[in-house]
Amino acid sequence: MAITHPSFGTLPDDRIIIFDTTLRDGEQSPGFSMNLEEKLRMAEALAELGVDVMEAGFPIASPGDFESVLSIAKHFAKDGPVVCGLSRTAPADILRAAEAVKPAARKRIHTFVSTSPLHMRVKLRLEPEQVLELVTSSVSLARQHTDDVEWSAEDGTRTEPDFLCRCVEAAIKAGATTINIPDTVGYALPEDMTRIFSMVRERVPGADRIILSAHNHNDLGLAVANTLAAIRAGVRQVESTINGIGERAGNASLEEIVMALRTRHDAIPTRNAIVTERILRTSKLLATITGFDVQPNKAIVGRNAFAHESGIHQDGVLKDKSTYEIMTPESVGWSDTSLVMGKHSGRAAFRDKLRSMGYEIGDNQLNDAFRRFKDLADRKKVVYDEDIAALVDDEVVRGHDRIRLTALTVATGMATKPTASITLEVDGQPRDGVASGDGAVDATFNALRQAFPHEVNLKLYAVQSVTGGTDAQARVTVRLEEDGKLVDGQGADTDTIVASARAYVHALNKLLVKRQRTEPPAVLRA
Ligand SMILES: CC(=O)SCCNC(=O)CCNC(=O)[C@H](O)C(C)(C)COP(=O)(O)OP(=O)(O)OC[C@H]1O[C@@H](n2cnc3c(N)ncnc32)[C@H](O)[C@@H]1OP(=O)(O)O
Ligand SMILES: CC(C)C(=O)C(=O)O
Repeated sequence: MAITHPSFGTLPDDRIIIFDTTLRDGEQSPGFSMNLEEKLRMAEALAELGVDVMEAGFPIASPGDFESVLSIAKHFAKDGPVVCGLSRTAPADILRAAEAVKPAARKRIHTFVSTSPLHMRVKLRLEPEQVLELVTSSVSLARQHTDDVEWSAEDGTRTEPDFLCRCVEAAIKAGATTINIPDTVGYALPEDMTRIFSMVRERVPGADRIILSAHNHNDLGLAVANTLAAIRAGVRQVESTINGIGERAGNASLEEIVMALRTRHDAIPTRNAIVTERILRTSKLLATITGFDVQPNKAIVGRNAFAHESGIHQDGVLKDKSTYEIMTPESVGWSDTSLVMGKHSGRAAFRDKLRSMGYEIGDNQLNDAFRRFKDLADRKKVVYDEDIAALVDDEVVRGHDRIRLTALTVATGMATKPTASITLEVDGQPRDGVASGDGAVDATFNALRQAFPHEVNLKLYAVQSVTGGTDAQARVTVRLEEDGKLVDGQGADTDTIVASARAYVHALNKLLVKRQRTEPPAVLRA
């Protein structure tokens, strides 16, 4: 039956709403927190990808989270996806979420409470009847601030069926327009999805007038399978994240759900608004921002997802790609050929290449990225799309940096104490530092501390290779800690030491932004 929804109007029967929670549940992955600029960049990418609803954060969680949701809501003040803020049942939570999403053209408050016996008894220390009252009061209050209200039964899949139906009924009566039944701990099997959603549709009055939603976690590796089962059982909204990031083992991965729906349209005939060709670049942007690459064998976006290594497969693919490819690489944003650009390429080709990869960047960023591309092409035999993506993302995340790395020289060898000399530009002023250390990276970081004196703890230093080969670009992640505040920085370069310095400087810039949020300094703290 066609559903009329305050944000979407009358929804065709086969239309699936894609709800993205990369910026909220995704950000709950340890080490994945993003700052305001990164969240805004990601929000723009998600809108371009075509998500219907963007859960931008949990506004009561911190001033930073509130500010991020508010900024994203302002960004989509004229049009764009529905901007959603999460809240518990407390009025203060709901009012904070309402304030944060208010500027958005289309806004949603998502309020939740646990309904399983275990969570109610141990975590909330409430009786079921008290929880039921909270369902009604929270949804009613949220409805005073927007017509688009989602209610979630946390730990819904471990909830006693009769009680679940009573809660859903109360939420609908109070005005919820979307009802989400999450598999919070990733415990369910596909047949549980069928049972639970069929039951709610059959037993709860009004369930045919609202959107049912699934939100599955991946503790048993079943999140996507469960989501597809939920759709077959009548769910019209699916909650997911880019690269499947999220609490513990993560959430259902958006790209896997969308491509399963597209590839198996014969079995699950539905539609959605995702521009699948933008999937890869959105995935890569998230990896650059968070510093966590997806594993090579990750479906759709992993480096090996369309790579054929063995002879029999290669023979088949050369004869006809469909022998071993169930979707085309181009349909999710991979280029047909991975070797594309070299040192003889010009700016026009570079801009064209970026466009074909889905990048729209300003002239200044393009010029900076082009300079780095030329430099890279001089040093590297083959420049792959992945190299260009790493380089451009690196440039984009550096947009507002106060500290810039302008020069670095390192002397090292078996019989020499490694020494680094570095030049930074801090708020436009040059600063130099020279230091030695236990190895080239240590010397570089010491020189950096001399050029820009500061005291922080280095919590993580990790190097990954963007592509294969000894001339591959290194992508370095550096995690710094200051007064309990953690920041991650990323840097990419063919030279691991330069990539390390870039990553450290990136992290320092993020730290300066964090400091500004918690204290009122105009001066850099040494
Ligand atoms: C399944 C999910 O993903 S839910 C979202 C999870 N995400 C997060 O928790 C990230 C953001 N969280 C935070 O920043 C903090 O936990 C805050 C700001 C929300 C709360 O911080 P604190 O006030 O210090 O509480 P704390 O985190 O220690 O405990 C959570 C409290 O919320 C209560 N609570 C949990 N869920 C709900 C709910 N839906 N409605 C009302 N209260 C709830 C708990 O019972 C507990 O209350 P208690 O302190 O009276 O025992
Ligand atoms: C808040 C809800 C939707 C959640 O994240 C979960 O239950 O996993």
